[in-house]
Amino acid sequence: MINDWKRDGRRSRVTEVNELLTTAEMAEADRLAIALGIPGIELMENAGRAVAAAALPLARGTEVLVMCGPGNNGGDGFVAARHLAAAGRKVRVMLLGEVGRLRGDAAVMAARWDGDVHLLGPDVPGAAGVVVDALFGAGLSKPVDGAAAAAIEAVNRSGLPVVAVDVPTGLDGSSGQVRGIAVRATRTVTFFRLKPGHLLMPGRDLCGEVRLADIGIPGSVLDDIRPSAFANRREIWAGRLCLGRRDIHKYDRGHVLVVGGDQWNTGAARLAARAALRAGAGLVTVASPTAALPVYASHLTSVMLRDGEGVEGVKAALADPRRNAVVIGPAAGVGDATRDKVCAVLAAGRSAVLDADALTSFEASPEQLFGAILSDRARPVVMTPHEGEFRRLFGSVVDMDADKLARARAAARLSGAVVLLKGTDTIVAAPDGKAWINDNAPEWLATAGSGDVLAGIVAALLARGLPAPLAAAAAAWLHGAAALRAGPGLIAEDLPEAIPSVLRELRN
Ligand SMILES: NC(=O)C1=CN([C@@H]2O[C@H](COP(=O)(O)OP(=O)(O)OC[C@H]3O[C@@H](n4cnc5c(N)ncnc54)[C@H](OP(=O)(O)O)[C@@H]3O)[C@@H](O)[C@H]2O)[C@@H](O)CC1
Ligand SMILES: [K+]
Repeated sequence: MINDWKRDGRRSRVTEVNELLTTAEMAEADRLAIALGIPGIELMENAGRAVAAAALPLARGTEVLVMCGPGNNGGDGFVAARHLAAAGRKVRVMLLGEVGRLRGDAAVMAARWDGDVHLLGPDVPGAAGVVVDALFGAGLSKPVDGAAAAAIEAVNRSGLPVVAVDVPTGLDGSSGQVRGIAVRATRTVTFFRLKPGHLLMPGRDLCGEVRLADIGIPGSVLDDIRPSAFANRREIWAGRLCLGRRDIHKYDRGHVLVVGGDQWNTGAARLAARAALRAGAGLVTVASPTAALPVYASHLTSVMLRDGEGVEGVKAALADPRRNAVVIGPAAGVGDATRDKVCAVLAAGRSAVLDADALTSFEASPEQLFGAILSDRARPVVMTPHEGEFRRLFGSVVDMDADKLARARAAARLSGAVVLLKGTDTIVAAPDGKAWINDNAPEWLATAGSGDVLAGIVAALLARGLPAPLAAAAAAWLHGAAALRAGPGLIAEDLPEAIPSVLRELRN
């Protein structure tokens, strides 16, 4: 859970705190701030003070163990130790390495600590009741091993509350991946802006509650850094949903066409269609194979129905130019027929959401799909794979060992589509490299049909004219928020019905 979002008084854009900085970008922010005349020692003092403030309430009447590393993360630890001691807490500082080897600001802060400094060894956590983890932060350069790894293992085993400085040691702030072993923190205090690793899994789980502290770095440094990753927050796209406008006709809100499956597989398209209506599409039509028409007809009310037999039927359904966004893939069937229909949809120039079987059908020929998408870059396309579908479509062209953010970005760049890679940490990646990380999905959202609903929401927002990356980001968030509303025990049918109350809250 993210809280304590602090606004930087010097800039007023609400989206600014959504920016996520890689560890390299954060080092650059540090460098630029110092170049602007803000002493590094002041930044470190502010950082360490914020850490102490986060640890204080956890350390009532117990000793605090501060584990310091050899770099500036350790420097923050020495500052925190000083403030905790000044607040009357018993503090034990353990250092990985020798004090004499510390350099720069960390050496200055170590000198300002007037207590003992013990060598980090096997007696961790000793008598401590709470631990401050200041071993490694943004400077993690290799897998954690040796004395640091042993200390982390002992702390994790102890079950003691841990306050991590910047990131839990062992967590790569840029990728969210563990290098060797990582601290499991109760609370993580980070500075200026979050990093992708605070939101990506498993990093998010290791951080516990994340607090963001303003340490005096001016927001203007971001003009030079130009971050390309963002936390998916409502401020980014809520203004584009036009929830307060009165002058809107149903045709202004777009017309979604859902390409439906056969008579034995109608549920997925019905879920997508219903979600598209609930998410604000003006009209929604399901185009179905002829034999399935009676099945759909017996289940649909406000959603319209028309014949969409074979590729010709889909083409005919696309002849009406008001049908401006298409969902294809949910329960469509894997094979030539679906491939042909996808190509017809893309050739028609409509906004398209490609999901499930529309993706898997191109497993053996991903370049055919990418070529069709790239032939018209002006036409918005969103792909919504889960990990399995992603692997099938992109496994031969994207480095599957890379972290999730990097994989989604590579897929978007290669395919020309916005890629919404589903999961607890859903990523929305645009072909230009920008990416949004979503973090509001509860675990009960992983249920049959949930992806069909998401595809319908994306299509509704495309139909309403949102740019594809924002449509995908907003849809991921609405989907998670609807699941939170519906609560545990959720089935996919509940999701569309929960959307109105989410929209009502956004409108207010
Ligand atoms: N940026 C900002 O605005 C501000 C940043 N601040 C703080 O600075 C932190 C970044 O500091 P940092 O760059 O000194 O890196 P840090 O994480 O201390 O580690 C570097 C040291 O650890 C070593 N080392 C690394 N991995 C290792 C391993 N697996 N096993 C063994 N050794 C390993 C590494 O060795 P080397 O790679 O050089 O061989 C080097 O000696 C940041 O997280 C935040 O807390 C704040 O003070 C306020 C302003
Ligand atoms: K740390």
